[in-house]
Amino acid sequence: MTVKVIVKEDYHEMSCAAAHFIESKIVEKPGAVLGLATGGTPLATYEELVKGYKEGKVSYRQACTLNLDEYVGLEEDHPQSYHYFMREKLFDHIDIDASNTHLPNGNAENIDHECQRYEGLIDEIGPPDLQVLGIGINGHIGFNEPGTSFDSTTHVVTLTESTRKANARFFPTAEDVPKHSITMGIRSILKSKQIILLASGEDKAPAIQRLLEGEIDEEFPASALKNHPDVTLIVDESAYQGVVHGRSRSHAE
Ligand SMILES: O=P(O)(O)OC[C@H]1O[C@](O)(CO)[C@@H](O)[C@@H]1O
Repeated sequence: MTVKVIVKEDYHEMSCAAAHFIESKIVEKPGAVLGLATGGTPLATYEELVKGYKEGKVSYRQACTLNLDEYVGLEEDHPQSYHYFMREKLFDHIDIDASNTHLPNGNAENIDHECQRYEGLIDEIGPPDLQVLGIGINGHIGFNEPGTSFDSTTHVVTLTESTRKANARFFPTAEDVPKHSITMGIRSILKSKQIILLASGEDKAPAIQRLLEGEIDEEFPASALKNHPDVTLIVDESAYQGVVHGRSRSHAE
């Protein structure tokens, strides 16, 4: 299946395009289920959503959200937890009902049961009408590291050193980055009806090139997206710079 690609000039334009995509989904279906991601990439997208909400463009009163992942062992109120991130960056600033926002509980007593509960929730209230994804420099989506089975559902992962290093910027010291997280699996992610993957900056260029030009391979988790019927990459010029063949196609906007 062909992955659609929208190339924007810079991070700001990419974020506006992503926010527009999400807002259009909510306008089309006010009770939509949104699959949401954390990390640095969607930050300005969430800012744009908050702005759009404050301008009265959309209401999230009927919407539901399902986040991709959460660190194991951090309290919900820990400033680096994804629960906290989502409240601080988005949920506290729009009219979504807090009880309609869902993330895995990284502090559950029985983590395996929590994984099963969360996968059940995806099936019960989902699957997402629209899933937002970022991509790691090694091609991870959610916290699905290279080598993760494409058949995986919500599970616990041991984070690779490269991912812990990449995420150390959000923690006081690199040592503070948790070693495990709960993440939707690849199969869980592919249940979504529509997916947008955002990428910005030259660090992501090799991953975007490999995604568009490489093989489908469990060693590169994002390549599983090629098995999905409705995926759109929204990238900026610097993340797209490595793509050679795409230049002659008409998929850049
Ligand atoms: O957007 P960033 O911060 O580059 O992160 C990319 C990806 O890595 C993660 O933060 C996990 O390490 C994902 O949540 C995210 O999609």
